[in-house]
Amino acid sequence: MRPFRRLWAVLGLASFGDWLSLFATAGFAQSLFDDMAAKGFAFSGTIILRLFPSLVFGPIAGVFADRFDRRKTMAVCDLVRFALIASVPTVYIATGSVPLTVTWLAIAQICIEITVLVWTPTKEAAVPNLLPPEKYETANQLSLATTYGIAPPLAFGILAALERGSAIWSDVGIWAQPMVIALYIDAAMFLTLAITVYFFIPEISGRSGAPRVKGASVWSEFLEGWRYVRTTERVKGLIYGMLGAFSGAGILIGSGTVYAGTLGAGDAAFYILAVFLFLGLGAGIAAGPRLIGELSRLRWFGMSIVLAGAGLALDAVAPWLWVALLGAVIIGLGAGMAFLAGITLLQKEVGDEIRGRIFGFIAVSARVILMVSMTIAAPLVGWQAARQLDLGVAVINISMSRILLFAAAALVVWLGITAFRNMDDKPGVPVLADLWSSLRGRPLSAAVPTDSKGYFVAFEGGEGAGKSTQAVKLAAWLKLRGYEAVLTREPGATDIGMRIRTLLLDTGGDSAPDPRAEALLYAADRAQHVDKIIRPALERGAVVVTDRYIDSSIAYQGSGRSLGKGEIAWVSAWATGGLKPDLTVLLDVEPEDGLHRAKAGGEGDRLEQEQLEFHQKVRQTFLDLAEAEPKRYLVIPAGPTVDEIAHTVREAVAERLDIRTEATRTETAWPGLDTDNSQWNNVAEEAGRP
Ligand SMILES: Nc1ncnc2c1ncn2[C@@H]1O[C@H](COP(=O)(O)OP(=O)(O)OP(=O)(O)O)[C@@H](O)[C@H]1O
Ligand SMILES: Cc1cn([C@H]2C[C@H](O)[C@@H](COP(=O)(O)O)O2)c(=O)[nH]c1=O
Repeated sequence: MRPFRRLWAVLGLASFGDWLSLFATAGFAQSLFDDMAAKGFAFSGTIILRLFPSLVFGPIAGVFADRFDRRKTMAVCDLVRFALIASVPTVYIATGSVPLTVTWLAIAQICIEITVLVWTPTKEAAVPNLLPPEKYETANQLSLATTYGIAPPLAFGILAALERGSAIWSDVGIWAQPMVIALYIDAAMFLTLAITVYFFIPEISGRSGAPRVKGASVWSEFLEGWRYVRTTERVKGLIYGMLGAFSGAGILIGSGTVYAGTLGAGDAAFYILAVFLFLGLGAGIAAGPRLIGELSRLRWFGMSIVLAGAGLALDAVAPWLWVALLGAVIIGLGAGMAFLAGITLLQKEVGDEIRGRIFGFIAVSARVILMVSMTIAAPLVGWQAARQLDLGVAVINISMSRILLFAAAALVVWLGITAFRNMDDKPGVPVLADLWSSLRGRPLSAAVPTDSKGYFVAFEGGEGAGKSTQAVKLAAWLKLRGYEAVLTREPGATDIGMRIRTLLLDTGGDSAPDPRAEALLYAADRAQHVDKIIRPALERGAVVVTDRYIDSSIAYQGSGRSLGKGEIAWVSAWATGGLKPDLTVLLDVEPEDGLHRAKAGGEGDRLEQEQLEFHQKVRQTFLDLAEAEPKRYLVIPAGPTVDEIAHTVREAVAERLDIRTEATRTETAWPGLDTDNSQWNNVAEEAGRP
């Protein structure tokens, strides 16, 4: 951790130095001219010059990070920056020539940017080697906060202080001009960085990936980086997502000033929007991970991009400034979280030997996409006169800038969804339920992959509803139709389950389990049941018929015992690895009638002895579960006879089996039908056994 702390200090100083050098050189260039227009041109020209090297040199800059010793590469880059930054004011002081100084400044700017292009991916590639993977996210939070939250205000603060202070020492000489001093301070800082990196963080030299192939050309290494991006699905998804977010940002910046005008909130609107955007960005980076807790980072990445797109869409239609500000915060939140998640995932996914090229590729593509989308958006915004849409409550000015924002929103949402689909590590787990559970501290677990060729039917209902009777009948009928039918039940289908059943349902003694213990015992029985009986049977292609499953826990423990339906559903989903029945047959009976049937004059087990009110809550919960998912449930009221109900169940199962499953027809022996022979014979006759 100590090397990382040093690297983090280096990173903080370097980003401070970068901001300072960018604005000090621009300010210095400006100070060389008296004419206002020339001043403006000098300032923006100096900044624009910085963008060109990305296009030419950017694509291969990352190769350096993978090719050479990273510590030496960083130290050399820092030394070069020291020399270049110090040379700019020195040339002016030594020659006093404005044309010469401007020419040298332009050359120096390009060279400085080249060193930044090499330094940045080198640093990004080095960080994962100094930390355990579980610390990457926090480290990225720290470095992003330093780069965008602490370094810029500090740099601007120093520049402002020097400008103000120069009034006191203005007559001392050229060397005491504020921007000259700023450039010398900046140069000194890069010298310090070079020394620190070279002598005090030797760990940066360490490598963890496969050794580099000696003799490979820069070009072939560059192409290898490209191939890696194209052929590695997750990395491709990450990069597309991040670049999509940058294109949205470019369109937002390019159309920002004109868009701000459509809000009718004065000239300051653009700057206020920018402030809110950055506030959202900071909040997303600082608080995002804590907010989403254990949510899958792969899912979080795609969701964050979609959130940023939603913010853009909101801005596109915002009729008032406050709505637009809300949109800006949402864009910032989404972009900040996507950026953090994206970088952290890339550090984990990409091997050390190629990491520099990948980060170099992202840095360059981001710049290019930002520039291209800004350049396209800027002239387009003024293309057509604005029209007005009167909504009654508000009038929206539909300008080209809003249309562009909407197009950007659509693009970003699409890329977010595509990235989500390509990278989802919890297929089958509902997205919103997973997000909601994660916000509450309990992400849903990914379903355990089951190669199910079979079909899974569960019978549910209150006491005495007729579940056991119907389960036996269905299993026997299926068997006679040639299916391998596995008849099973909860609790107590396995050896461990039988022991748990005794603990749960025995009425003797005063050792009844506490409600939470009871819930966990049912979950434990179910985990064993699924693992030992249900899942293997489904994988063989059998039809599994179970007498009770998850819904019983939700109804009895979640509702009857008031432990919370959501909590119990979550525990059960975890215990079963997310395995749900294909069909749940709910036999609905009035609790009084069912209990009467079940007890058959006896005392009944521990749960059957509960109050009527308990059983009424249980019944209602079963009905609610069925209502929420009508396609997966068949609800049969208690009225009809045993045979009539059996007929309805068979019809439903037959229809679904033919259409939806590959359940195999076999002539194997009856597997574990634990019922008496008379019942079996009756069913066999009914089923038309030859
Ligand atoms: N449709 C029906 N009409 C009348 N009696 C029925 C009907 N279905 C089942 N029974 C009878 O009700 C009693 C309980 O049936 P069964 O054991 O199948 O119910 P269950 O839902 O499995 O009960 P438990 O929840 O106690 O396990 C049995 O005596 C059975 O014969
Ligand atoms: C699976 C399951 C069951 N129960 C209760 C419901 C019944 O009272 C008994 C099981 O008895 P049965 O005669 O075998 O139906 O256990 C429960 O409370 N929670 C559950 O998850």
